[in-house]
Amino acid sequence: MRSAHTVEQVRAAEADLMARLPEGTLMQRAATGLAVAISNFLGSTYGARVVLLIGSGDNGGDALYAGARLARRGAQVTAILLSDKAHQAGAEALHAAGGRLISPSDVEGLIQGADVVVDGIVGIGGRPGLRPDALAVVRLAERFGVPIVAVDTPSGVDVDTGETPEPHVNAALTVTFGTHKICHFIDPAATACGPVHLIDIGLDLPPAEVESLQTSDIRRLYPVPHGESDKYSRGVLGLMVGSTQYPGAAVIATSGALGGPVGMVRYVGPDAVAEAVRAAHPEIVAGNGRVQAWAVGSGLGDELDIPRIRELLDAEEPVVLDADGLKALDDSGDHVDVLATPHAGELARLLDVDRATVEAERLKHARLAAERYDVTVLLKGSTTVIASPDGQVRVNTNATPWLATAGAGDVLAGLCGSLLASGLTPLDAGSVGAYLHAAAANLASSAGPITAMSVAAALPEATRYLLGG
Ligand SMILES: NC(=O)C1=CN([C@@H]2O[C@H](COP(=O)(O)OP(=O)(O)OC[C@H]3O[C@@H](n4cnc5c(N)ncnc54)[C@H](OP(=O)(O)O)[C@@H]3O)[C@@H](O)[C@H]2O)[C@@H](O)CC1
Ligand SMILES: Nc1ncnc2c1ncn2[C@@H]1O[C@H](COP(=O)(O)OP(=O)(O)O)[C@@H](O)[C@H]1O
Ligand SMILES: [K+]
Repeated sequence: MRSAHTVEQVRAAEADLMARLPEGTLMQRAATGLAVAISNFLGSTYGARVVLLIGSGDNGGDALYAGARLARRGAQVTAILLSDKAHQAGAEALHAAGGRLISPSDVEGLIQGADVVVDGIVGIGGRPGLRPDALAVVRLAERFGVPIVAVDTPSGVDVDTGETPEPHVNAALTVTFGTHKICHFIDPAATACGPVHLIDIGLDLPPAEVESLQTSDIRRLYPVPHGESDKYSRGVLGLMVGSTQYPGAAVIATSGALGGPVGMVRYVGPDAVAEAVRAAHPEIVAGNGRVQAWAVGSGLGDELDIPRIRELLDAEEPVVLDADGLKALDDSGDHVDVLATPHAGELARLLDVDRATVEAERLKHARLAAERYDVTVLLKGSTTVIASPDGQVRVNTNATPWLATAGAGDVLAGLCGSLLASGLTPLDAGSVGAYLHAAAANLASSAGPITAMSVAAALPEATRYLLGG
């Protein structure tokens, strides 16, 4: 599991550790890791032209000490001081190592000739946005295509929410310390981080605010059948998806479900659609029967039957509620065994806000809906946020943008239903489902176009690979 902590949690853990270590130890650990990461990023340090952007706090201190290390290994290091309060000991160390310290005027040529710009403007002490001097230098780096390595966080993003209401750095690499911060996991800030490299500095941290599953978690959580399993004990999923208007949704969601761990899939819907599903997937059983979970809502269109869906929501079996089915959700019931899977537009309707607001503040709105409707919310998009009504949050950041293709959401609904029917909780089903969905998309895509059906078809192989088979 990768963990992201809040600034407050990081500060508390830092204070606790600093009280037990000689002064400056943590910054030296951070700066050493940062210097190695920049060196690896550059490929070769000797003669490399490194420009440091230095703000008023310890984030700049990290950059200055790392710069001193790079200067001692032959890099030409120049620090642009964006504040007259720059970290003094760090500035002295850089000077002693042969680096230059300058003010932010007349730096166009310097930036143009740089191999890398290091963003030590602000880290966890920063407020969103960039001040004019910083913004001007960052824009120069963008104009000349010079890659930026961000220290701890890309300056200007909102560290605790992943929101980017103001101008910010877009990094080619972010080097962070101790633990991930929320901005590393949640878009739009996550995209501004680029790949994130974590340096261990020995912090002792409390449970994380936001988590992100890794392969080892998939192995731990995936319901693998054993010798005594049969198709019923593996779980039976009922699918109430697709319509005569959108028969494809039924076929696609069924593909997603069959690519998951479930032992059997029952399809409930119009005869003509059931025929289409059976033609594509002879394994399915058409008609009602006992199930361990339902996946409901994808592609129901005009044939949406809200009272019928409400019956399912009130019944004992857990439910994945997708697309049109989300219209059946009301905020009066106890729905803790429901996994709702809206995209930003659908979540916006549930919360009566506009889509852009949800996209800009994803964590906040996923949490808000989980609380208001008492469901686990899986908010789809470039990073997928899964928020449970008890306040737990997981994020999936693995997906390729090629996954933004019609029907991909139907695959996810079927897959999550399959995981739910196999006994996972809504939070586990949503987070394992999002991870496998992304893994299958990456496998099917290899950096090229994909269809929803090709994502579903890649699920077994992606799962086999992740389970170590
Ligand atoms: N915690 C840890 O475990 C470790 C932390 N470490 C490092 O310390 C970093 C945190 O350092 P920090 O606390 O000194 O804050 P930091 O981010 O440098 O900002 C400071 C000042 O910037 C200003 N400012 C605010 N917003 C701004 C803006 N938009 N644009 C421009 N300026 C802005 C504001 O001051 P003002 O100018 O308003 O007086 C604010 O007080 C952390 O990210 C990591 O790199 C590691 O060394 C070791 C382990
Ligand atoms: N930019 C993106 N990068 C990665 N994944 C994305 C991106 N945009 C959308 N996705 C994923 O693609 C799927 C689209 O689902 P959805 O919006 O329901 O589409 P549809 O209704 O056509 O099936 C979701 O799993 C979502 O997380
Ligand atoms: K930074």
